[in-house]
Amino acid sequence: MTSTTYSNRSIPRISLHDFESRIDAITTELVAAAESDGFFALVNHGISEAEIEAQFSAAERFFSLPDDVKATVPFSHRNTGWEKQAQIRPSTGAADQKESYQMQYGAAMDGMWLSETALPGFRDQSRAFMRRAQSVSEKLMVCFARGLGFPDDYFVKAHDVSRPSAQTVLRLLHYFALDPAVPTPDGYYRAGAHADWDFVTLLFQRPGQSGLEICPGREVFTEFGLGDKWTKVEPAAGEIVCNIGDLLMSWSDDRFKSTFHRVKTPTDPASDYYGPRYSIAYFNQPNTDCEIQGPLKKYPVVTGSEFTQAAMKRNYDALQAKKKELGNGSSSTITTGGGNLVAAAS
Ligand SMILES: O=C(O)CCC(=O)C(=O)O
Ligand SMILES: [Fe+2]
Repeated sequence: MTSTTYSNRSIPRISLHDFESRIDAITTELVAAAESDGFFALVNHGISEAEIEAQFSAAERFFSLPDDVKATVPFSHRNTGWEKQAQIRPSTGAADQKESYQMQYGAAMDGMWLSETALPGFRDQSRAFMRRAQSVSEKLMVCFARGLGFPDDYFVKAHDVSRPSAQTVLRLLHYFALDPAVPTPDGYYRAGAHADWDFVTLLFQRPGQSGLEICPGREVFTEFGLGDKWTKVEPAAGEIVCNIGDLLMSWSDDRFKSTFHRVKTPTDPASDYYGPRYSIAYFNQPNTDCEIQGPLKKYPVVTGSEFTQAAMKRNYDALQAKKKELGNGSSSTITTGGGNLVAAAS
């Protein structure tokens, strides 16, 4: 395996305390972070450590169920449900070694919850957590709207989770523990490098369960283009790591950066984390019928559903190109892109 080059930078920590009275200062900080690395950590955001840990406990309860039970709520084209080792990233051409379960607000969850008998309290817990993540997201949306010269409620209205056209996703993730005494096989990836294609992602991590790395330096949202210099983002108790997704990069005419990131595959017992990793991502997705165009009109107007389709196609095409490069011409039935699993035309 090739070794990794690291840079010593760190991402900004931004406090949301006294949000209403400090909104101008917070907006300045958020915009600066969005324009540079596209990643920042939120503190004093209003979600307590206990609330975050309660959702991690729910995730652990879900993932510890037998696979045949989880397989009764399988991942589908509606972008909800459970998958295991099924997300192939265009950057690697190999499936991430993890399992994940995605939830949404609307009809895409019909039939996708496990029963109360199988998992008591899980649905209520997860729905309540989604609301908490939504309220933090909406604060970011107001600031980004101000930063781009839109009305305050412009992005909030385009991500209205009370409407049936909502596509926002809460994703629970579980990366499997590896044995440090056994060399990690070539082609083993926890989460291959990718950019998310949502508006902004909120990522919750558990202290000690390291692995997230970012690679700033992307110029236009329509291109991939991986660098090779990585920055570690260590989990800290109570912090929410946020990253700009391709949607906001496009909506800001490429001013705000959607940055590549990955979960490092442990290969060095002296420095890497081999234990299980649980993480929780909240992907702010646009309503299918909203209209997307930046203030400078760099890109043509598209709807929320057109944007998603185009993102899927870009990832699908990149995956096919990667497979060709790897000499594996067969196409997979599930391919994925950005932060979200999506089913691609196969
Ligand atoms: O598990 C993580 O920390 C990263 C997950 C991620 O980047 C994604 O699902 O898009
Ligand atoms: Fe991601």
